[in-house]
Amino acid sequence: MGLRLLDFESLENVLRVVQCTVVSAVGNHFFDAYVLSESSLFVYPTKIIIKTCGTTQLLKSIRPLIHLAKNLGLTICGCRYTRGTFIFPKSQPFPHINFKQEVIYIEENLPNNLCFRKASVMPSKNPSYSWHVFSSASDSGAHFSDGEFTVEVCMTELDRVLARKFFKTAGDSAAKEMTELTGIGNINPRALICDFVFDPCGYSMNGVDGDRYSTIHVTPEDGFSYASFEYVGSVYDDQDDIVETLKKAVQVFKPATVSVSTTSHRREVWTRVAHAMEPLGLKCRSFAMDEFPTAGTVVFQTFTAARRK
Ligand SMILES: C[S@@+](CC[C@H](N)C(=O)[O-])C[C@H]1O[C@@H](n2cnc3c(N)ncnc32)[C@H](O)[C@@H]1O
Repeated sequence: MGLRLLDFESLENVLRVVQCTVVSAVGNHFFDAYVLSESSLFVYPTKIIIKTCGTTQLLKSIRPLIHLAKNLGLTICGCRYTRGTFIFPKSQPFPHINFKQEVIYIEENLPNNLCFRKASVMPSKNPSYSWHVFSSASDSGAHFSDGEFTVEVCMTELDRVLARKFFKTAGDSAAKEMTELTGIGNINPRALICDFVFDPCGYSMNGVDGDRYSTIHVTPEDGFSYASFEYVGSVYDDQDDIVETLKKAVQVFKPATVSVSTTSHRREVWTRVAHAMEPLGLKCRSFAMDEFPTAGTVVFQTFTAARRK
């Protein structure tokens, strides 16, 4: 069970430092998935993924998590941090002042055995959309299961009519209804969904499908509307699955701008991203590629509605 043996109170203590709380949870044979007040937490036997937003202090979780893992007899062998460009950079508290400061903080808090380290800012044509990556490992080999990839999608300027569907209506079943009415439940019909609706608006969900997670977070307010979609797939799946999954997720929001980061050891993943976006009227405006220790190849692509520049 490894890290899944961590008791709930210990996880809550780590989240308190980060400044968020658990609002909903689900688990299966492979992992536990928590919806947080500020995104999501996934706990696997040998891996923890924590995703937060707003003015949380995500990097403050590094040290306590390493400590808790050590108490279970586990030594850290890899650490990866990714983020887009902050929408309100001046509101970010320490250690999230800027990427340089964040990297200094991460490096200070990681043990020396993680000696393969790399930090990079992957650009796009628009300075408002850059992808920041830090990756470190105790050896130069691959930690990713063979064929596994992660896709991280950031969407802004959501379609106004669709965004309105993420405002709360009365009733206990609001979250389930939102999942179905918006089409989110149809993105991966196999997934067990743990969803949560915020008051008066906002929506979060985690999908659990075997050993793979997916997650969606929606800020529907006009003027700064935003949705994120992240999921894990395998290159051994039907290649059309990647295209269809991405298409379905983006259609839920019909955003004006989309950025997609793929992390994988195989090429075919990022080539599929453009195949998913083009039929939706989204044109590729930038492409950046870089290699990271253990993470493999990260490709960052941005798209905007074809009628825009
Ligand atoms: C889905 S939640 C948090 C997820 C985060 N925005 C992300 O992208 O990962 C954000 C939305 O919920 C709304 N909201 C309402 N109450 C909230 C709370 N207590 N904490 C965080 N968000 C809240 C916000 O106004 C916003 O529309």
